Amino acid sequence: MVKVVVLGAAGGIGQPLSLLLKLNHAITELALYDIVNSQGVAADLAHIDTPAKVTGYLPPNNGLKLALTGAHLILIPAGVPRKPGMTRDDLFKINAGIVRDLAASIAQNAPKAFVLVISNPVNSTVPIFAEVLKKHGAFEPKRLMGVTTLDLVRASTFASEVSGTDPREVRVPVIGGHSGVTIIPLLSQVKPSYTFTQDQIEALTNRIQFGGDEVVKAKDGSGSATLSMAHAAARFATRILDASIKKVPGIIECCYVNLDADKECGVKIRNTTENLEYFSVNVELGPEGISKIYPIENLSGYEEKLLKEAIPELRGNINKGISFISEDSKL
Ligand SMILES: NC(=O)C1=CN([C@@H]2O[C@H](COP(=O)(O)OP(=O)(O)OC[C@H]3O[C@@H](n4cnc5c(N)ncnc54)[C@H](O)[C@@H]3O)[C@@H](O)[C@H]2O)C=CC1
Ligand SMILES: O=C([O-])CC(=O)C(=O)O
Repeated sequence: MVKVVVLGAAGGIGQPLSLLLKLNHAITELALYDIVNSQGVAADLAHIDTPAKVTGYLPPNNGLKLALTGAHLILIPAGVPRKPGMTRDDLFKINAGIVRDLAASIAQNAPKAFVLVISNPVNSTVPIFAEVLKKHGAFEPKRLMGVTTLDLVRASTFASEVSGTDPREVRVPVIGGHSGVTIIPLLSQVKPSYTFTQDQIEALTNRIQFGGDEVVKAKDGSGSATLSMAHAAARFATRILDASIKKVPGIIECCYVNLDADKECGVKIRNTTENLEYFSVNVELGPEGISKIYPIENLSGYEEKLLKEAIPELRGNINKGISFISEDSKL
Protein backbone atom coordinates (compact mmCIF):
# COMPACT_ATOMS: atom_id res chain seq x y z
CA MET A 1 0.00 0.00 0.00
CA VAL A 2 1.35 3.42 -0.94
CA LYS A 3 -0.84 6.21 0.33
CA VAL A 4 -0.16 9.75 -0.86
CA VAL A 5 -1.99 12.73 0.63
CA VAL A 6 -2.50 16.21 -0.80
CA LEU A 7 -3.46 18.97 1.67
CA GLY A 8 -4.99 21.87 -0.26
CA ALA A 9 -6.07 19.47 -3.02
CA ALA A 10 -8.90 21.60 -4.42
CA GLY A 11 -6.70 24.62 -5.19
CA GLY A 12 -4.88 25.88 -8.25
CA ILE A 13 -1.88 23.62 -7.59
CA GLY A 14 -3.79 20.93 -5.72
CA GLN A 15 -6.05 19.91 -8.61
CA PRO A 16 -3.46 19.41 -11.38
CA LEU A 17 -1.04 17.94 -8.83
CA SER A 18 -3.67 15.40 -7.75
CA LEU A 19 -4.29 14.57 -11.42
CA LEU A 20 -0.59 13.94 -12.04
CA LEU A 21 -0.38 11.79 -8.89
CA LYS A 22 -3.44 9.79 -10.00
CA LEU A 23 -1.46 8.97 -13.16
CA ASN A 24 1.44 7.59 -11.08
CA HIS A 25 0.96 3.81 -10.98
CA ALA A 26 3.13 3.39 -7.87
CA ILE A 27 0.40 5.06 -5.79
CA THR A 28 -2.40 2.82 -4.52
CA GLU A 29 -4.32 5.37 -2.46
CA LEU A 30 -4.69 9.10 -3.00
CA ALA A 31 -6.28 11.09 -0.16
CA LEU A 32 -7.37 14.61 -1.08
CA TYR A 33 -7.97 17.04 1.77
CA ASP A 34 -9.14 20.66 1.52
CA ILE A 35 -11.45 22.97 3.43
CA VAL A 36 -13.66 23.13 0.28
CA ASN A 37 -14.53 20.99 -2.77
CA SER A 38 -12.10 18.12 -2.15
CA GLN A 39 -14.85 15.57 -2.59
CA GLY A 40 -15.79 16.93 -6.02
CA VAL A 41 -12.17 16.78 -7.14
CA ALA A 42 -11.87 13.24 -5.75
CA ALA A 43 -15.07 12.05 -7.48
CA ASP A 44 -13.80 13.43 -10.78
CA LEU A 45 -10.33 11.87 -10.52
CA ALA A 46 -11.73 8.56 -9.25
CA HIS A 47 -13.10 7.86 -12.75
CA ILE A 48 -9.60 7.71 -14.24
CA ASP A 49 -8.54 4.13 -15.01
CA THR A 50 -5.36 3.95 -12.95
CA PRO A 51 -4.78 1.93 -9.73
CA ALA A 52 -4.96 4.68 -7.07
CA LYS A 53 -8.16 4.70 -5.04
CA VAL A 54 -9.11 8.37 -4.59
CA THR A 55 -10.95 9.73 -1.56
CA GLY A 56 -11.87 13.33 -0.72
CA TYR A 57 -11.90 14.66 2.85
CA LEU A 58 -13.26 17.87 4.39
CA PRO A 59 -12.69 19.17 7.96
CA PRO A 60 -15.87 17.76 9.58
CA ASN A 61 -15.92 14.20 10.98
CA ASN A 62 -12.16 14.05 11.55
CA GLY A 63 -11.50 14.52 7.83
CA LEU A 64 -7.88 15.62 8.27
CA LYS A 65 -7.04 12.76 10.61
CA LEU A 66 -8.62 10.20 8.27
CA ALA A 67 -6.83 11.66 5.26
CA LEU A 68 -3.44 11.53 7.02
CA THR A 69 -3.64 8.14 8.71
CA GLY A 70 -1.37 5.62 6.98
CA ALA A 71 0.27 8.24 4.74
CA HIS A 72 3.59 7.42 3.11
CA LEU A 73 4.00 10.85 1.50
CA ILE A 74 2.20 14.16 2.13
CA LEU A 75 2.30 17.14 -0.25
CA ILE A 76 1.16 20.52 1.05
CA PRO A 77 -0.01 23.26 -1.34
CA ALA A 78 -2.56 24.61 1.20
CA GLY A 79 -2.61 28.38 1.60
CA VAL A 80 -3.09 31.63 -0.25
CA PRO A 81 -1.08 32.59 -3.36
CA ARG A 82 0.38 35.99 -4.28
CA LYS A 83 -1.26 38.82 -6.16
CA PRO A 84 0.76 41.40 -8.16
CA GLY A 85 2.83 43.66 -5.91
CA MET A 86 3.11 41.12 -3.10
CA THR A 87 6.23 39.30 -1.96
CA ARG A 88 6.10 35.68 -0.78
CA ASP A 89 6.77 36.98 2.72
CA ASP A 90 3.48 38.92 2.52
CA LEU A 91 1.74 35.50 2.57
CA PHE A 92 3.23 34.70 5.99
CA LYS A 93 0.36 36.30 7.94
CA ILE A 94 -2.18 33.81 6.61
CA ASN A 95 -0.13 30.79 5.59
CA ALA A 96 1.95 30.49 8.77
CA GLY A 97 -1.13 29.60 10.82
CA ILE A 98 -2.40 27.20 8.16
CA VAL A 99 0.83 25.21 7.98
CA ARG A 100 1.24 25.27 11.78
CA ASP A 101 -2.11 23.54 12.22
CA LEU A 102 -1.49 21.04 9.43
CA ALA A 103 1.94 20.22 10.90
CA ALA A 104 0.40 19.51 14.31
CA SER A 105 -2.06 17.09 12.76
CA ILE A 106 0.70 15.37 10.77
CA ALA A 107 2.75 14.99 13.97
CA GLN A 108 -0.21 13.26 15.60
CA ASN A 109 -1.54 11.18 12.71
CA ALA A 110 1.33 10.51 10.29
CA PRO A 111 4.61 11.13 12.13
CA LYS A 112 6.62 8.79 9.87
CA ALA A 113 5.46 10.22 6.53
CA PHE A 114 7.63 12.15 4.09
CA VAL A 115 6.45 15.76 4.12
CA LEU A 116 6.86 18.05 1.09
CA VAL A 117 6.01 21.68 1.83
CA ILE A 118 4.89 23.80 -1.12
CA SER A 119 2.97 26.57 0.73
CA ASN A 120 4.78 29.91 0.65
CA PRO A 121 6.88 31.49 1.99
CA VAL A 122 8.78 28.17 1.83
CA ASN A 123 11.82 29.81 3.48
CA SER A 124 9.66 30.22 6.62
CA THR A 125 6.99 27.51 6.32
CA VAL A 126 9.56 24.68 6.47
CA PRO A 127 11.05 26.01 9.76
CA ILE A 128 7.47 26.36 11.08
CA PHE A 129 6.82 22.73 10.19
CA ALA A 130 10.04 21.60 11.86
CA GLU A 131 9.34 23.54 15.07
CA VAL A 132 5.84 22.09 15.39
CA LEU A 133 7.07 18.56 14.70
CA LYS A 134 9.83 19.08 17.33
CA LYS A 135 7.21 20.11 19.91
CA HIS A 136 5.45 16.81 19.29
CA GLY A 137 8.69 14.78 19.31
CA ALA A 138 8.09 13.87 15.66
CA PHE A 139 10.82 15.83 13.86
CA GLU A 140 13.00 13.80 11.50
CA PRO A 141 14.99 16.20 9.27
CA LYS A 142 15.54 13.46 6.66
CA ARG A 143 11.82 13.38 5.92
CA LEU A 144 10.91 17.09 5.79
CA MET A 145 11.58 18.98 2.55
CA GLY A 146 10.63 22.34 1.11
CA VAL A 147 9.80 21.98 -2.56
CA THR A 148 12.07 24.19 -4.70
CA THR A 149 11.79 21.97 -7.77
CA LEU A 150 10.06 24.73 -9.74
CA ASP A 151 13.26 26.78 -9.54
CA LEU A 152 15.14 23.84 -11.08
CA VAL A 153 12.49 23.35 -13.75
CA ARG A 154 12.64 27.06 -14.65
CA ALA A 155 16.45 27.02 -14.66
CA SER A 156 16.47 24.08 -17.12
CA THR A 157 13.92 25.77 -19.37
CA PHE A 158 15.45 29.24 -19.41
CA ALA A 159 19.07 28.00 -19.68
CA SER A 160 18.12 25.67 -22.55
CA GLU A 161 16.54 28.58 -24.43
CA VAL A 162 19.91 30.35 -24.33
CA SER A 163 22.18 27.37 -24.96
CA GLY A 164 19.96 25.77 -27.60
CA THR A 165 20.03 22.43 -25.78
CA ASP A 166 17.02 20.11 -25.22
CA PRO A 167 15.53 21.32 -21.87
CA ARG A 168 15.06 17.72 -20.72
CA GLU A 169 18.82 17.32 -20.71
CA VAL A 170 19.76 20.59 -19.03
CA ARG A 171 20.35 20.56 -15.28
CA VAL A 172 21.33 23.63 -13.25
CA PRO A 173 21.73 23.24 -9.48
CA VAL A 174 19.71 25.93 -7.68
CA ILE A 175 20.63 26.42 -4.03
CA GLY A 176 19.66 28.80 -1.21
CA GLY A 177 15.97 29.46 -0.63
CA HIS A 178 12.77 30.01 -2.59
CA SER A 179 12.24 33.76 -2.99
CA GLY A 180 13.94 36.45 -5.07
CA VAL A 181 17.59 36.94 -4.15
CA THR A 182 17.64 33.84 -1.93
CA ILE A 183 17.34 31.73 -5.13
CA ILE A 184 20.92 31.03 -6.29
CA PRO A 185 21.26 29.29 -9.68
CA LEU A 186 24.72 27.77 -10.21
CA LEU A 187 24.95 28.34 -13.94
CA SER A 188 28.70 27.64 -13.86
CA GLN A 189 27.76 24.02 -13.05
CA VAL A 190 25.18 23.57 -15.83
CA LYS A 191 25.06 20.11 -17.37
CA PRO A 192 25.73 19.46 -20.18
CA SER A 193 28.56 21.93 -19.76
CA TYR A 194 28.06 25.28 -21.52
CA THR A 195 29.90 28.57 -21.20
CA PHE A 196 27.43 31.44 -20.84
CA THR A 197 28.67 35.02 -21.22
CA GLN A 198 28.53 37.18 -18.07
CA ASP A 199 25.60 39.11 -19.59
CA GLN A 200 23.73 35.86 -20.20
CA ILE A 201 24.51 34.68 -16.66
CA GLU A 202 23.15 37.87 -15.12
CA ALA A 203 19.99 37.87 -17.26
CA LEU A 204 19.33 34.17 -16.61
CA THR A 205 19.96 34.52 -12.88
CA ASN A 206 17.47 37.38 -12.66
CA ARG A 207 14.86 35.46 -14.67
CA ILE A 208 15.21 32.34 -12.49
CA GLN A 209 15.12 34.40 -9.27
CA PHE A 210 11.99 36.28 -10.36
CA GLY A 211 10.30 33.62 -12.52
CA GLY A 212 7.45 33.44 -10.02
CA ASP A 213 6.78 37.17 -10.46
CA GLU A 214 6.59 36.69 -14.23
CA VAL A 215 3.63 34.32 -13.74
CA VAL A 216 1.98 36.42 -10.99
CA LYS A 217 2.09 39.43 -13.32
CA ALA A 218 0.74 37.50 -16.33
CA LYS A 219 -2.12 36.02 -14.26
CA ASP A 220 -2.96 39.60 -13.25
CA GLY A 221 -4.60 39.01 -9.88
CA SER A 222 -5.84 35.45 -10.34
CA GLY A 223 -2.92 33.77 -8.58
CA SER A 224 0.58 32.46 -9.16
CA ALA A 225 2.20 29.45 -10.84
CA THR A 226 -0.05 26.40 -10.53
CA LEU A 227 0.44 24.14 -13.58
CA SER A 228 4.24 24.33 -13.73
CA MET A 229 4.25 23.93 -9.93
CA ALA A 230 2.04 20.85 -10.12
CA HIS A 231 4.46 19.35 -12.65
CA ALA A 232 7.43 20.21 -10.41
CA ALA A 233 5.85 18.75 -7.26
CA ALA A 234 4.72 15.59 -9.07
CA ARG A 235 8.25 15.15 -10.38
CA PHE A 236 9.71 15.49 -6.89
CA ALA A 237 7.09 13.15 -5.42
CA THR A 238 7.95 10.55 -8.07
CA ARG A 239 11.63 10.81 -7.11
CA ILE A 240 10.75 10.26 -3.44
CA LEU A 241 8.63 7.22 -4.31
CA ASP A 242 11.34 5.84 -6.61
CA ALA A 243 13.89 6.11 -3.78
CA SER A 244 11.67 4.95 -0.91
CA ILE A 245 9.38 2.34 -2.53
CA LYS A 246 11.26 1.14 -5.61
CA LYS A 247 14.63 1.55 -3.81
CA VAL A 248 16.21 3.14 -6.90
CA PRO A 249 19.75 4.19 -5.87
CA GLY A 250 21.54 7.47 -6.64
CA ILE A 251 18.57 9.83 -6.97
CA ILE A 252 19.81 13.39 -6.50
CA GLU A 253 17.53 16.44 -6.24
CA CYS A 254 17.77 19.98 -4.86
CA CYS A 255 15.36 20.84 -2.06
CA TYR A 256 15.16 23.10 1.01
CA VAL A 257 16.18 21.17 4.09
CA ASN A 258 17.20 21.38 7.70
CA LEU A 259 20.96 20.83 7.49
CA ASP A 260 20.84 18.35 10.38
CA ALA A 261 19.50 15.85 7.83
CA ASP A 262 23.17 15.00 7.20
CA LYS A 263 25.10 16.43 10.15
CA GLU A 264 28.60 15.95 8.73
CA CYS A 265 28.00 17.82 5.49
CA GLY A 266 25.46 20.11 7.18
CA VAL A 267 28.21 21.51 9.42
CA LYS A 268 30.38 22.28 6.39
CA ILE A 269 27.53 24.10 4.68
CA ARG A 270 26.72 26.03 7.85
CA ASN A 271 30.35 27.22 7.85
CA THR A 272 29.92 28.70 4.36
CA THR A 273 26.44 30.15 4.98
CA GLU A 274 27.22 31.98 8.24
CA ASN A 275 25.43 29.27 10.18
CA LEU A 276 22.04 29.10 8.46
CA GLU A 277 19.99 26.16 9.74
CA TYR A 278 18.05 25.67 6.48
CA PHE A 279 19.29 25.76 2.92
CA SER A 280 18.34 24.37 -0.44
CA VAL A 281 21.04 21.97 -1.56
CA ASN A 282 21.60 18.88 -3.65
CA VAL A 283 20.54 15.84 -1.64
CA GLU A 284 20.57 12.14 -2.34
CA LEU A 285 17.26 10.42 -1.63
CA GLY A 286 17.11 6.95 -0.09
CA PRO A 287 14.52 4.67 1.52
CA GLU A 288 14.43 6.81 4.69
CA GLY A 289 14.41 10.19 2.93
CA ILE A 290 17.55 12.31 2.66
CA SER A 291 20.49 9.92 2.80
CA LYS A 292 23.18 12.48 2.00
CA ILE A 293 23.62 16.21 1.54
CA TYR A 294 26.13 17.34 -1.06
CA PRO A 295 28.58 20.13 -0.23
CA ILE A 296 28.40 23.54 -1.87
CA GLU A 297 31.61 23.87 -3.84
CA ASN A 298 33.29 25.32 -6.92
CA LEU A 299 31.17 28.50 -6.94
CA SER A 300 32.20 31.20 -9.42
CA GLY A 301 33.00 34.67 -8.06
CA TYR A 302 29.56 35.85 -9.20
CA GLU A 303 27.83 32.95 -7.42
CA GLU A 304 29.81 33.71 -4.24
CA LYS A 305 28.41 37.25 -4.44
CA LEU A 306 24.85 35.89 -4.88
CA LEU A 307 25.36 33.67 -1.83
CA LYS A 308 26.45 36.66 0.28
CA GLU A 309 23.39 38.62 -0.86
CA ALA A 310 21.03 35.73 -0.05
CA ILE A 311 22.17 35.07 3.52
CA PRO A 312 20.60 38.05 5.41
CA GLU A 313 17.16 37.64 3.78
CA LEU A 314 17.15 33.88 4.25
CA ARG A 315 18.22 34.24 7.89
CA GLY A 316 15.36 36.70 8.49
CA ASN A 317 12.84 34.33 6.87
CA ILE A 318 14.06 31.35 8.91
CA ASN A 319 14.04 33.26 12.20
CA LYS A 320 10.56 34.58 11.49
CA GLY A 321 9.24 31.02 11.09
CA ILE A 322 11.01 29.77 14.23
CA SER A 323 9.81 32.72 16.35
CA PHE A 324 6.23 32.30 15.14
CA ILE A 325 6.16 28.92 16.85
CA SER A 326 8.28 29.75 19.91
CA GLU A 327 6.01 32.73 20.65
CA ASP A 328 2.81 30.76 20.01
CA SER A 329 1.06 30.14 23.29
CA LYS A 330 -1.43 27.72 21.69
CA LEU A 331 1.25 25.04 21.34
N1 LIG B 1 6.98 26.10 -3.51
C1 LIG B 1 6.73 26.66 -4.69
O1 LIG B 1 7.59 26.63 -5.57
C2 LIG B 1 5.42 27.28 -4.98
C3 LIG B 1 4.53 27.53 -3.97
N2 LIG B 1 3.31 28.09 -4.22
C4 LIG B 1 2.43 28.32 -3.07
O2 LIG B 1 1.47 27.28 -2.98
C5 LIG B 1 0.32 27.76 -2.24
C6 LIG B 1 -0.97 27.37 -2.94
O3 LIG B 1 -1.08 28.02 -4.18
P1 LIG B 1 -2.38 27.82 -5.11
O4 LIG B 1 -2.72 26.40 -5.22
O5 LIG B 1 -2.16 28.62 -6.33
O6 LIG B 1 -3.49 28.55 -4.20
P2 LIG B 1 -5.09 28.32 -4.22
O7 LIG B 1 -5.68 29.41 -3.42
O8 LIG B 1 -5.55 28.12 -5.62
O9 LIG B 1 -5.26 26.93 -3.46
C7 LIG B 1 -4.97 26.78 -2.11
C8 LIG B 1 -5.91 25.76 -1.54
O10 LIG B 1 -5.60 25.60 -0.16
C9 LIG B 1 -6.82 25.42 0.51
N3 LIG B 1 -6.67 25.66 1.94
C10 LIG B 1 -6.68 26.84 2.62
N4 LIG B 1 -6.56 26.62 3.94
C11 LIG B 1 -6.46 25.28 4.09
C12 LIG B 1 -6.34 24.44 5.21
N5 LIG B 1 -6.26 24.92 6.45
N6 LIG B 1 -6.29 23.10 5.01
C13 LIG B 1 -6.36 22.60 3.75
N7 LIG B 1 -6.49 23.34 2.65
C14 LIG B 1 -6.54 24.67 2.82
C15 LIG B 1 -7.80 26.35 -0.18
O11 LIG B 1 -9.15 25.99 0.07
C16 LIG B 1 -7.39 26.17 -1.63
O12 LIG B 1 -8.14 25.15 -2.26
C17 LIG B 1 0.51 29.26 -2.11
O13 LIG B 1 1.01 29.57 -0.81
C18 LIG B 1 1.58 29.58 -3.15
O14 LIG B 1 2.32 30.72 -2.87
C19 LIG B 1 2.92 28.39 -5.49
C20 LIG B 1 3.76 28.12 -6.54
C21 LIG B 1 5.09 27.61 -6.37
O1 LIG C 1 5.76 33.30 -7.13
C1 LIG C 1 4.94 32.79 -6.33
O2 LIG C 1 4.35 33.42 -5.47
C2 LIG C 1 4.72 31.32 -6.41
C3 LIG C 1 6.03 30.66 -6.40
O3 LIG C 1 6.60 30.39 -5.37
C4 LIG C 1 6.71 30.47 -7.69
O4 LIG C 1 6.07 30.55 -8.76
O5 LIG C 1 7.91 30.20 -7.65
